[in-house]
Amino acid sequence: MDRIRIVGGAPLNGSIPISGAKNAALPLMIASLLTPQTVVLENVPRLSDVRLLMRILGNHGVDASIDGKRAGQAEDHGETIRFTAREIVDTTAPYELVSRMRASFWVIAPLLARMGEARVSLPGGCAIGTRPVDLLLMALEALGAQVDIDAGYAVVRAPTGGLRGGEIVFPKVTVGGTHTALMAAVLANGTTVIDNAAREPEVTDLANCLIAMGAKIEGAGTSRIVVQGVTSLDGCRHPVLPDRIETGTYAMAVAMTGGDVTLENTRPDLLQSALDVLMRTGAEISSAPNGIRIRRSGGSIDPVDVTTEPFPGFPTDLQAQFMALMTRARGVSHIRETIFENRFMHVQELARLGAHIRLDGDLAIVEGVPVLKGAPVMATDLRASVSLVIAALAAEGETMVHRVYHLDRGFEALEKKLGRCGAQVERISG
Ligand SMILES: CC(=O)N[C@H]1[C@@H](OP(=O)(O)OP(=O)(O)OC[C@H]2O[C@@H](n3ccc(=O)[nH]c3=O)[C@H](O)[C@@H]2O)O[C@H](CO)[C@@H](O)[C@@H]1O
Ligand SMILES: C=C(OP(=O)(O)O)C(=O)O
Repeated sequence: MDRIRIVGGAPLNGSIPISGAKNAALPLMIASLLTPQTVVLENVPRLSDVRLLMRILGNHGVDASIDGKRAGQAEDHGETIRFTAREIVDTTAPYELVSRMRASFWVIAPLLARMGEARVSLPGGCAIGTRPVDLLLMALEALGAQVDIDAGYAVVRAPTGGLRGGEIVFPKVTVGGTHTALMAAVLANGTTVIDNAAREPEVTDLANCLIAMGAKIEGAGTSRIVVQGVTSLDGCRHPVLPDRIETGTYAMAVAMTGGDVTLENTRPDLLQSALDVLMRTGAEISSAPNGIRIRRSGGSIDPVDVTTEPFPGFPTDLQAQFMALMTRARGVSHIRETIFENRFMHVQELARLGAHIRLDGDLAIVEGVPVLKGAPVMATDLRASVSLVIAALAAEGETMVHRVYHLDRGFEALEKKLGRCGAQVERISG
């Protein structure tokens, strides 16, 4: 199994190209099930989750082909992938596939909308929490679907004549629920109103792609989305949104090590709350042409309290990385996790590097220490793994990060991107 070896201590200087967002690419790929025409996605990140979803979609009959690199195209540019679901050959998503990638549960909506039925394995919990889907199924019911749970599968059927527009009121903000509601409503008869919709940029990106396919959607990016159903959708060409979590992760790495890095192909409005927090820690942040510049030239890291919240609040997907930064702050910070009940698996591993963190329910109390020291570490999920990389970059000596496959799910060319800014990071294969 691959490992990543990091020798800490060097500041980061240079530029890092930000990839397309995993959490936008996955629902966009799934939306290709809605049309027999070709959906061409540009700026798709090279990630294991993308490859796995290509296989899962292939099981339903989607033909996915990666365009060759065009002459003159920048090396850092993501892939262009064509998805064509001319015919849906299977409306079942089996346990073996759904259990390997949670986002694949969302195929339930386009399969139901286009084929009138779907049978999708329930995803179950994972290392960060329970990950329920009751609200996703509630949304489908609100559009007239009959929903049954049978032998670990959600079995959904549209009424005769197809799904019909309805009123979906989410009792709490759910990103997966909003993706599901959108993909079901676009082909329903009549108007659907989604209330308390998620406002995450990845939801807006999905809505924009659906609009380019011919869907009628208003209000994406606000908490009330109105969808006027259409009878069919076309293909389209759509670039995947920049990854705000990758952006924030590298910004936190620079705030941790010091240095001066420009994050390219990204936008500050995608993560303003996290950038505001970083500025309060003492980092300097400014906009750069087509990106964000982050600097910290010595001086201490100030402690800042954060609470994770749905967008536009501080994202749960940056909580672990921010905790890594706070382990070196001059003072005590409080980090409250409100989205997932168990997203503190990195605490034990950060402690192996010398961090002082105490847990009290959903609150982590981080007492900054002057020095971290390298150690062998291992993480159980994607963002926890990268928080260990950030801590290791500022630690004295060598850290070996095990279970690198978590990182490969969500961070394209991590060691290359950090290496070109002066970090000593290498992948050891086997
Ligand atoms: C609001 C939020 O920050 N969502 C995050 C969540 O999206 P993801 O789509 O995985 O999860 P949701 O947004 O649906 O979940 C938000 C909250 O709603 C609850 N819930 C969800 C669905 C449901 O049917 N029933 C239910 O109770 C969840 O337990 C959670 O507490 O994880 C992703 C991966 O880390 C992040 O990128 C998203 O930013
Ligand atoms: C936890 C994440 O992904 P997933 O929802 O696929 O588990 C993530 O993107 O941080």
